[in-house]
Amino acid sequence: MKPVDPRLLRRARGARVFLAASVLIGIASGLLIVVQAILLARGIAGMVPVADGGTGVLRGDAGGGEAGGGVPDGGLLGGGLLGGGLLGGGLTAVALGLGVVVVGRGLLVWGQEVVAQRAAAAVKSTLRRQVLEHSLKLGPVWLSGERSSALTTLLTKGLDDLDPYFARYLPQLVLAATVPAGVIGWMATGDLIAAGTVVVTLPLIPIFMALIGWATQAHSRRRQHALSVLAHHFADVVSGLPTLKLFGRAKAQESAVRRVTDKHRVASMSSLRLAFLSSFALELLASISVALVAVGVGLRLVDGKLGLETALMVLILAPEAYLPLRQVGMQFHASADGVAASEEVFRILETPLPERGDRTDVPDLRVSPLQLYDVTVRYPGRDEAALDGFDLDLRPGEVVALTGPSGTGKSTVLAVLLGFVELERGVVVAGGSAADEFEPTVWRRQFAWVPQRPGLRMGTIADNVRLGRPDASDDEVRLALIAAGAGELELDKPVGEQGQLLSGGQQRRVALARALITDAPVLLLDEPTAGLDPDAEATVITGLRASGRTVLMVAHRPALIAAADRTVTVGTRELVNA
Ligand SMILES: Nc1ncnc2c1ncn2[C@@H]1O[C@H](COP(=O)(O)OP(=O)(O)OP(=O)(O)O)[C@@H](O)[C@H]1O
Repeated sequence: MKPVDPRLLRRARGARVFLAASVLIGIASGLLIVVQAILLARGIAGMVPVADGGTGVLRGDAGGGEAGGGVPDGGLLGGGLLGGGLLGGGLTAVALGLGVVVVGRGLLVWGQEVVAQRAAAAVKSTLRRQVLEHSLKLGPVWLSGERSSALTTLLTKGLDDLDPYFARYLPQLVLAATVPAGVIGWMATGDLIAAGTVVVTLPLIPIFMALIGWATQAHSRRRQHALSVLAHHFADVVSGLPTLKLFGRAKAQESAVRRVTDKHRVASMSSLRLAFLSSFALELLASISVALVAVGVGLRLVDGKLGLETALMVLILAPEAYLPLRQVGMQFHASADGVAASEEVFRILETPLPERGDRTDVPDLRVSPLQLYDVTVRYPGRDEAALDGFDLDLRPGEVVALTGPSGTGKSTVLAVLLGFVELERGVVVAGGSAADEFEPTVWRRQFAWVPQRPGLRMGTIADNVRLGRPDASDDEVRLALIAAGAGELELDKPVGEQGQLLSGGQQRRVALARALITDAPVLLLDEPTAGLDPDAEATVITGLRASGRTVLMVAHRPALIAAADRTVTVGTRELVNA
């Protein structure tokens, strides 16, 4: 995993603003850490009685070049910043200064938290919107391949895992880039050897982190995968519970769920094990490094090569150089799941969209014919073609039935016309122009589609019919329902999730009313009368013919086939005229 995914910055403006604010906050934090160490060193050194006096006189501010019984004080704090203005007022000034630094650091942490939470919320909502828009453009065929529950998990829990990435990892990463540089620079002016020790040992931490990172990435992906399998399995079991009970297989699902849950548990535990191990390794490394600095400083202090105040300042600063890097390591694990989710998001966003033109002057299919020439479709991952060299000539106003054995490609013909699938060969022509020259949304306005699964959404019957035309009046909704043979249904009747409060036949008729209420000149219907009784079927057929629109319908039932002007058989290359 890269420390910062450039795609995240490119795609989400919130992330760029956040990073810029974090850098400013990081620089300010680095400065405050150095000032705090200097003040602490000055304060502590000031409280140590001077060796030659022994009378309880405190070593006040070390304004001079010599301090602590003639021990030279490196000159760092001697006449510079501190000795001059900042600490002129002795211990009171030190205490005051420390108070200001503590408050300042607190404010910076608060500011960082606020900026991070806002950025996380903004980035998550941007990515969610982009993925949804892109998925819609990729179309229902792509969505059916991409397991919908995996997408749901990704867009909910998956992206929420980005919170620690923004709130903890990125700010820490910025601190890791700014604070050690400032700290080492300041240390170098007081004790070059200590600064050199830190410079040599510090890179070990990122090297270890990178090694651990490689191992973590694979674990994180495995965990993400286990989670989406779990979500998919649960969704399947819950929706299929009545069927499973009927066939006495509900109990058997327990062991399947246990197996999937166990996989997820094992993946989570191994992620945690790795996180604990890596924290331990990084802590150990940092502690040994600080100890090395401390031993060196101690020896030079005893030898009289270093002043007490400088030695204290170096000792206080040394852990601060390692701390941000160590914490980056820890936060890296907390945010690894979010980063894995964002990679999945980019995988979807980088799936190329089918090439389509941008013409908006789609020929009016009320008067223009629609033709398919030699259309061949092969679904991704399938060897055999779903549709092979298919031809069709659909003239305005005619009602055509598509027939043929199951699985020969009838629904695929409708998907081709709607632009949901890529053609391997052939062309769709409308009024003399190829369909792929037109902007997809404008092209699809020519069609109303009733798929095999009606796809109703939560709300009332009227809400669902109005999806076809949002400004339709109650009377228009009622007329559409009557034409679809569903006149008995109340407009405000709730349909439930995916229409579950309606019977199969009722769902189909509501979906048909939704298509009839549109202004689209062509109706594409996938077995519109399946599940209807003969009377309702006759009403539907009358409604379809009365609409005067061009109708292309997948039909198995004799009454529907008989109602068509002609029949086209899919799967053989013959055209059968009724
Ligand atoms: N999204 C998809 N991904 C992969 N293969 C698919 C997909 N949709 C359909 N197929 C395959 O393409 C072939 C044609 O399917 P299609 O649904 O068009 O047939 P159909 O004639 O409408 O069948 P039915 O009458 O049973 O509804 C089938 O072999 C099917 O398995």
